[in-house]
Amino acid sequence: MIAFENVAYSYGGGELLSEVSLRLAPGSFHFLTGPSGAGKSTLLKLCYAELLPTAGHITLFDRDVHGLDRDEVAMLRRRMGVVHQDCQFLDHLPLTTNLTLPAAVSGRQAEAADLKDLLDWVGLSRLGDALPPQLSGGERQRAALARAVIMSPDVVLADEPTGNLDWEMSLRLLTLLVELNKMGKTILVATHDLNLIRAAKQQIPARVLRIAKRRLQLAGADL
Ligand SMILES: Nc1ncnc2c1ncn2[C@@H]1O[C@H](COP(=O)(O)OP(=O)(O)OP(=O)(O)O)[C@@H](O)[C@H]1O
Repeated sequence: MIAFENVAYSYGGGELLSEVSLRLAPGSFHFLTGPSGAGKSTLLKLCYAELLPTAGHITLFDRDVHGLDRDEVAMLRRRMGVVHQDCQFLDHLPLTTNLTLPAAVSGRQAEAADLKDLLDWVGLSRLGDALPPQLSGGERQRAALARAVIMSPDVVLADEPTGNLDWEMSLRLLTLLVELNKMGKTILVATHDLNLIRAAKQQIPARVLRIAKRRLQLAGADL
């Protein structure tokens, strides 16, 4: 699905990521950890071709990102659901429209029943008509996850999707990701929350990647 081969990335100063090799096999579930500022969000952005590597190769769905034009990137992104850390919405449109609009713009339509189920799942069914500025930080995060998965993408990339949530809601969102994974979706979640990782590992064979000192390592079994 997504493969990095000897990838480096620099924003212009020194290298933030070096010699990163990684393979997200179809149906795998990975967590990405590491200290604040280590480059987790940057690595996720490389995964959906928001950033291009400054060295090495990244392939998305068997296509080298360096050879892709904008339309091709847009096509590949339709197969990916991304939960951004900052959860941007169109503030003048109600939540339900915000969730369905990206799909509609790309010529697809979410089923009304799917939308209702998803809103129930993330605990937002009573807020479908609310405008984004009326939502709390945690509600925005839940809405961002719902938006990312509504079209059943092959890959879900989530940047701290439970950062503002209490434990009960974090577990609920984790269950949603685990269920998607059991349906064969490939999942990558950046998180600081080791309890979330432990909870996931009790349910599925999730692997843990850790960025430390610019390199990506497979974390030990002690988590
Ligand atoms: N657009 C940018 N231009 C220059 N530097 C950037 C840019 N975006 C991020 N950085 C820097 O790159 C480093 C890694 O940032 P990144 O957001 O990837 O880290 P992170 O591991 O996700 O951090 P956190 O856990 O705090 O979210 C940080 O030092 C950050 O300041």
